[in-house]
Amino acid sequence: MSTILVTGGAGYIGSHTVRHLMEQGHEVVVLDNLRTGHRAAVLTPHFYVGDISDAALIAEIVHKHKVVAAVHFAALSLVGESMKLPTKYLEGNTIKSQQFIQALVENGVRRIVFSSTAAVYGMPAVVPISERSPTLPINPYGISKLFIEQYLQMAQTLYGLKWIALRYFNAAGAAQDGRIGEAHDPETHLIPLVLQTALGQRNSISVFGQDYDTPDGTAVRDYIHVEDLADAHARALQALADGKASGAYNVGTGRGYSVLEVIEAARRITGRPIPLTNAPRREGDPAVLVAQVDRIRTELGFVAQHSDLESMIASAWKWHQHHPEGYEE
Ligand SMILES: NC(=O)c1ccc[n+]([C@@H]2O[C@H](COP(=O)([O-])OP(=O)(O)OC[C@H]3O[C@@H](n4cnc5c(N)ncnc54)[C@H](O)[C@@H]3O)[C@@H](O)[C@H]2O)c1
Ligand SMILES: O=c1ccn([C@@H]2O[C@H](COP(=O)(O)OP(=O)(O)O[C@H]3O[C@H](CO)[C@@H](O)[C@H](O)[C@H]3O)[C@@H](O)[C@H]2O)c(=O)[nH]1
Repeated sequence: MSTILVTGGAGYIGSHTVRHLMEQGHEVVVLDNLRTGHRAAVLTPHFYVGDISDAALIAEIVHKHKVVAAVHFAALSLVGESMKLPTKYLEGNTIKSQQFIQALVENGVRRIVFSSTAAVYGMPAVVPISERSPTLPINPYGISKLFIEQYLQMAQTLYGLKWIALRYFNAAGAAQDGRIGEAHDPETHLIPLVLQTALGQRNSISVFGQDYDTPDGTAVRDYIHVEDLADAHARALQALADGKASGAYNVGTGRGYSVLEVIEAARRITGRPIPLTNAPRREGDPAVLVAQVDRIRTELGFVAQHSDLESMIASAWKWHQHHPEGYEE
């Protein structure tokens, strides 16, 4: 039986993808250092607590579990934090990922799906953003992810590695059955913070910037349901197994929502007031990030199924109501 290695499988997007791959009949092994992830979110019995830079551990996992492909989520992933701690991001993401890729190829794994991001585009001149748009990141997080994409291309030249980078826009929502969801500590993402405000855990939600060049002045993002992201990863793995060419794909819906639209929708869905406070722009934040999604639709057959704003907020609300303190650990 061949196995998929998922790094960061105890994290938000990783845990949903692990579950989806297992439901599809794959054997899945998770490697996660639990820095931001949760043991309780890991639904496979094959779980190693460790770091992606531990070459000996990667070798052990690959051989013991007969790993044929990897999905690489493990990373530091906060735009705002990366502006304050650039070294942490460049060391933690680029160097460690390069070591991980090296360990994979040295142990015979030649297929990898990588968590990239809309942040590689920086301040796009044209929206919606196509994969052919210039990649000019405006924060250290985006630089670190672009470096890894470029190193994957290099590893293809050097070792014949086949790769797909999924440049996701903003992940949102939780499992429809409420079993797993988003639990970051501290939380910095908009939708969970809005829902914590609805629960009364916060007094108000800060709106970062009211003077962007957008219809209501607040920043616009293309939110995608975490279960749709899981499906995109499964498709990317299949494409690589089928011998499809390496490359980068946007994963979004092609539709953006402003910060105020998200808050308004959350008020409607929760029936709670959700007070807001105007705050300055957050450093490193572009005004609008919305994906052009033709490439992934045409080449991987992917179309988001659960990513209307209502479904994303409703599933996240169910998760937050049942797990107001996140995972019990
Ligand atoms: N959340 C989003 O909206 C979003 C959007 C675009 C891209 N991404 C990318 O998707 C991936 C997952 O994001 P997430 O929101 O699920 O984050 P997360 O923090 O919930 O998950 C990351 C997981 O990786 C683990 N990890 C981190 N560094 C590690 C290391 N060196 N060795 C082993 N494990 C390590 C953490 O413990 C955690 O479980 C990240 O690569 C992120 O950059 C996220
Ligand atoms: O309290 C808050 C938190 C966020 N925002 C705004 O809401 C939007 C979304 O912010 P957030 O949920 O923090 O996500 P992003 O900073 O857009 O980053 C996410 O989406 C990126 C891709 O677009 C990924 O690369 C990152 O890993 C992921 O954290 C941004 O305009 C923020 O300025 C607020 O106004 N108030």
